[in-house]
Amino acid sequence: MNVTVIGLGYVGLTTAAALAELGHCVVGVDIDNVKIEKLNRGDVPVWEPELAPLIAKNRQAQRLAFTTDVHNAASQADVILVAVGTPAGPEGKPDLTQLERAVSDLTDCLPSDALLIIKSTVPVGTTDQIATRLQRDVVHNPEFLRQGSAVHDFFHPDRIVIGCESKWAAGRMCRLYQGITAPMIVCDRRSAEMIKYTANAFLAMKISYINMIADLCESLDANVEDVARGIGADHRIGHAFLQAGAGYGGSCFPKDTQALLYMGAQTGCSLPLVESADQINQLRPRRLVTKAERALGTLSGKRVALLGLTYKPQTDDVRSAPSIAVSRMLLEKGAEVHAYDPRARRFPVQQVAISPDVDTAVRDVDAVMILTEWDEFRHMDWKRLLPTLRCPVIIDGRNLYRLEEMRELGTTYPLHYLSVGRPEVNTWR
Ligand SMILES: NC(=O)C1=CN([C@@H]2O[C@H](COP(=O)(O)OP(=O)(O)OC[C@H]3O[C@@H](n4cnc5c(N)ncnc54)[C@H](O)[C@@H]3O)[C@@H](O)[C@H]2O)C=CC1
Ligand SMILES: O=C(O)[C@H]1O[C@H](OP(=O)(O)OP(=O)(O)OC[C@H]2O[C@@H](n3ccc(=O)[nH]c3=O)[C@H](O)[C@@H]2O)[C@H](O)[C@@H](O)[C@@H]1O
Repeated sequence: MNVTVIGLGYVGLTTAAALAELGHCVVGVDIDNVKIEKLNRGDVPVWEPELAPLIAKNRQAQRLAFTTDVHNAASQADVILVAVGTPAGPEGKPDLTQLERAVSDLTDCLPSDALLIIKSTVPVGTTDQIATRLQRDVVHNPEFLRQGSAVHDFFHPDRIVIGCESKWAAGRMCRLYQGITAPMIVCDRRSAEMIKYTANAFLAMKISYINMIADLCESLDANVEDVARGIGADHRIGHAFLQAGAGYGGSCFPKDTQALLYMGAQTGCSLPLVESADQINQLRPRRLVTKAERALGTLSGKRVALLGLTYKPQTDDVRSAPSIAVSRMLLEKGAEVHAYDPRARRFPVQQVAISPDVDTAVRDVDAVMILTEWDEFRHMDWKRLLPTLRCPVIIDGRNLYRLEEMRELGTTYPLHYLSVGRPEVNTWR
C-alpha cells in the first residue's frame, strides 16, 4: 500500500521506516525543513537503536522517502498516519496545535478512498471530532512503543489497538500491519483513546507505588529490591516497572497522567490514584537532593556531578527527565553542577557544565549522583575514580550497584553510598 506518515518524531520516523520494512511504499512528511534535509542526506535526526540502518535500507530499496510537501505525499496515499506531537499545555491540557494544523493541511488533499489514522496520543473524543469534521471514518490507532527499543517494539507489540467505526477501516488496518503477529483489539474510537492513557497511567502508578514503598523501606531498614522481587514473582503483579529510583520522566508518562487528570477535572470525575502517582513522582528529585544534603551537611558551595541526563538509557531524549528538576534544585541550593551523559542532546539548564567524559565530570566533586542507568555507569571502575573525588559520596538514583559490592569496596576505599529504598553503606565518616 502507499502510506504517508505525518510528523517524524520518535514515533512517526520509527513507524515510517518499519512500515516500509513490511513492504509498503512510505513517504514521511514533516514541517521541519532541517529535519527533512537531514533525512534526505541520509542522517537521522534522533538517536534510536536500530533505526538508522532500517531507514538506510528502505531508502535504498526505494520504499521510503521524505518530504515537506504534504499535498503531494497525501494525494497518492491509501493510508495516512498522523503522528505529530501532543505535548502538555497549561494545567495539563493536551496542546493539539500540531494535530489541528496537520488535519487542516490534509483537508483539501485527502483522497476519498484513503484511510486516515490518528496515531498521536489524543484526548478522548478528538478522533470523533476529526471524523465529523472530515465526514469519513477516521481510525484511532494508539502507539505503545518505548523509546530506546522503538524498532523492536514496533515489530513485537503486545497488541494492536484499532478504534474505528467500520469494517472497511478495520480491514485496511489488518492489511497495514500484515506481517506482525499480535492480537488486534478492535473497539470504538473513544475506548481506543482511553486505552492509551489508561495503560500509561497504570505503568506510572506501578512506578510510583514502588517508589512510595522504597521510601518506607528506608525508614524501616528493608530492601526495596528484595520486596520488588518478592511481589513481582506473583504473576498477577509481575516484575516489570517495579524499579525504584529517580522517578519517571520522558515525553509521555508525565504528560499523559496530567492529561488524564485534566479529562477527569473536565468531567467532574476525580482520579485520586493517578493524582497520587503524579505527586509521588514530582517529589522524587527532591528526595535525591535531600540525600545529598544530608551526606554533605550543606550543598552551598559544593560541587556535584550528575551521571546521566536522559530520562532513561538508550535514548538522547531529556524531555521531563528527572535530571532537569534535580539540577535546578542543586543550583538553587548553591551547588555547582557538572554532568556527563553519553547521548543527551540540548540539556535545558544552561548553568550545568557538561563534561566530555565520566573522569572529567567526577574530578574534585563533593558528590556523584547517578540519574540514568546507562551500561557505561554500571561498569565503572570506582577503585580508580573514588580517589579523584573531593568527597567519596555516591547517590545512586537508579540502584545500579549491589550493596555487597559497595560494602566490599568501602573496606579499602572509604565511601558513603546512598541508593533508593536500600540501607546506606557508610565507611567514610
Ligand atoms: N515518544 C514516544 O515514545 C511515544 C509517543 N507517543 C505519542 O506519539 C505522538 C508523537 O510523539 P513523538 O514522536 O515523541 O513526537 P515528537 O515531538 O518527537 O515529534 C513530532 C514531529 O511532528 C512534526 N510536526 C508537527 N506539526 C506537524 C505538521 N503539521 N505536519 C507535519 N509534521 C509536523 C514535528 O516537526 C516533529 O518532528 C505524541 O502524541 C506522543 O504522545 C506514543 C507512544 C510513544
Ligand atoms: O506513550 C509513550 O510515549 C510510551 O511511554 C512509555 O515508554 P517510554 O517513556 O519511552 O519509556 P519507559 O521505559 O516506559 O520509561 C519511562 C520512565 O519510567 C522510568 N521507569 C521505568 C520502569 C521502572 O521500573 N522504573 C522507572 O523509574 C524510566 O526511567 C523512564 O524515566 C511506555 O512504556 C510506552 O508503552 C509508551 O508507548
